[in-house]
Amino acid sequence: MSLRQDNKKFHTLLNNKWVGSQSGETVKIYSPDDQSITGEIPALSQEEVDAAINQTADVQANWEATEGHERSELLHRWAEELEKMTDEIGEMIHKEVGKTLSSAKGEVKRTAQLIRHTAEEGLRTHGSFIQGDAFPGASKATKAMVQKVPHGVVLAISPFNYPVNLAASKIAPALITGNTVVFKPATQGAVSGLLMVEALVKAGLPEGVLNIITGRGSVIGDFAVTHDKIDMITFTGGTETGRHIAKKASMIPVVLELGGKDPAIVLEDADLDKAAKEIVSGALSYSGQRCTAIKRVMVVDSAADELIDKVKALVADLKVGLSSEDAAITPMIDQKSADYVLSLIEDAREKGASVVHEGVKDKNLLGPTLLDHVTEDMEVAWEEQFGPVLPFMRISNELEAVALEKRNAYGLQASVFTQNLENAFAIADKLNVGTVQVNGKTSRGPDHFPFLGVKNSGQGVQGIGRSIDSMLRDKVLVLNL
Ligand SMILES: NC(=O)C1=CN([C@@H]2O[C@H](COP(=O)(O)OP(=O)(O)OC[C@H]3O[C@@H](n4cnc5c(N)ncnc54)[C@H](OP(=O)(O)O)[C@@H]3O)[C@@H](O)[C@H]2O)C=CC1
Ligand SMILES: O=C(O)[C@H](O)COP(=O)(O)O
Repeated sequence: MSLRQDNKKFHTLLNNKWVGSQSGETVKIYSPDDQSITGEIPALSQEEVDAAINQTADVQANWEATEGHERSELLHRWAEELEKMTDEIGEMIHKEVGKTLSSAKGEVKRTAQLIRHTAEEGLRTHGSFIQGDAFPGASKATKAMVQKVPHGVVLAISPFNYPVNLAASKIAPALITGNTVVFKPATQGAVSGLLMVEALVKAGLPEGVLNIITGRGSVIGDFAVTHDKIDMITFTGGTETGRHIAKKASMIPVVLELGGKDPAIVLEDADLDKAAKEIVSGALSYSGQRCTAIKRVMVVDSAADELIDKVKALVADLKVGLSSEDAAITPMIDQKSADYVLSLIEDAREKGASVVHEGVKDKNLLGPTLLDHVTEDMEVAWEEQFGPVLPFMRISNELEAVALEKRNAYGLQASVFTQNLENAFAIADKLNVGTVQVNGKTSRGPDHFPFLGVKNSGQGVQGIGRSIDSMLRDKVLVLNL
């Protein structure tokens, strides 16, 4: 059987064979643009998930024994095959998750680069050698060789918003280090994930080294997460799902990349033209459906009017429409997410926020909405909107921004806009987040930078080098001479 059952129905990958579910049950995926069916994927049963995990575990030792340079070569070939499929996969991302075609293709190209970099970086992992005499009572006759070994079977769970990139950023580091992988794609975006893996099969993936479990996370997720052959979990998605997974998984490493409420802090001496540009692109790219989107602006009162005017002017120029029309602001992933954004806007309006720019509202398509005079009693000041609404909170000085940030339940990134670098560094020191961007929007890339969230934004660190580290553990061999 092949990946495509027909032009809408797709199979999943088990032991390098494309198969459907034994029950014939499927899950349908609807386009955010017009709710038409873009694809159907197998809804695997727990028994099928069990078989997939066991098969992935069976071949792990062989894959670990494969020479590192061979694993690296496989990843290089994967990147090549992926690039060849840029148009096809880009088209599918575009349809499944409502990204414009150019940004969908951009995601595929970025992923090929990420895989190549991982293939290189993975060759440079190494352990260490420790002499015993540094500790009282021991001597140079005791020596430890600390090797780096894979965990075993990695469960990689990805979200809808980067169905290819945020899957490969887990799979590639797992494979290069000798882990085998059970891949659970987000249902919305799953076909793009399947196509990405088709490129890996074309590149020469050995049987069973990666298997895909498709189906609703709410049906098969807990079973997979608690399976005793899963040795490590790497997850990107919502904070509630991440917390649930962390509680369920016991005694295995879990890396979590979760939600954010990233602030842009704008001081009086900032270059306001630059700040406005960065804020608009940071907050509204892909209609704000990014964990790293700027999700609230804290601006000192004296600069607020000017900054908001500049942001308003840029936002007014953004084309709102379907992703197939190459609009800048496109329909949200589903109606439930759009309704949530609308509820945040309503709550703020009722509590006295001024709507300085209001977007169209047509089903799940929401034009960008700018809210000024947002105060601490409003939900949009604290809750992650994951959509095209941007609250502005006026502050009297940076200390107020730091105090507000202390109460942020999330801690992914923050931006500070000021021409005074010393001040920027001082503020950065006080912010409890994974990354502080000075005079730039919050964002994950370049993909070899460490990427992490604290508090409700995650645990563990990603970014190519750190993701590779997270896939390895120490194994110590002690020589007693
Ligand atoms: N920090 C970051 O980098 C990112 C964070 N996010 C956050 O994710 C949210 C939106 O993304 P979304 O994809 O909807 O996130 P979800 O948390 O709903 O889903 C993420 C993944 O988890 C799966 N899943 C759901 N339930 C379980 C379970 N019990 N066990 C195992 N897996 C499960 C989903 O499968 P299925 O699709 O089948 O339900 C999907 O593959 C936002 O809150 C956003 O902040 C999103 C992207 C990146
Ligand atoms: O999870 C997300 O939404 C992404 O990690 C954000 O990545 P980006 O900053 O490159 O859009």
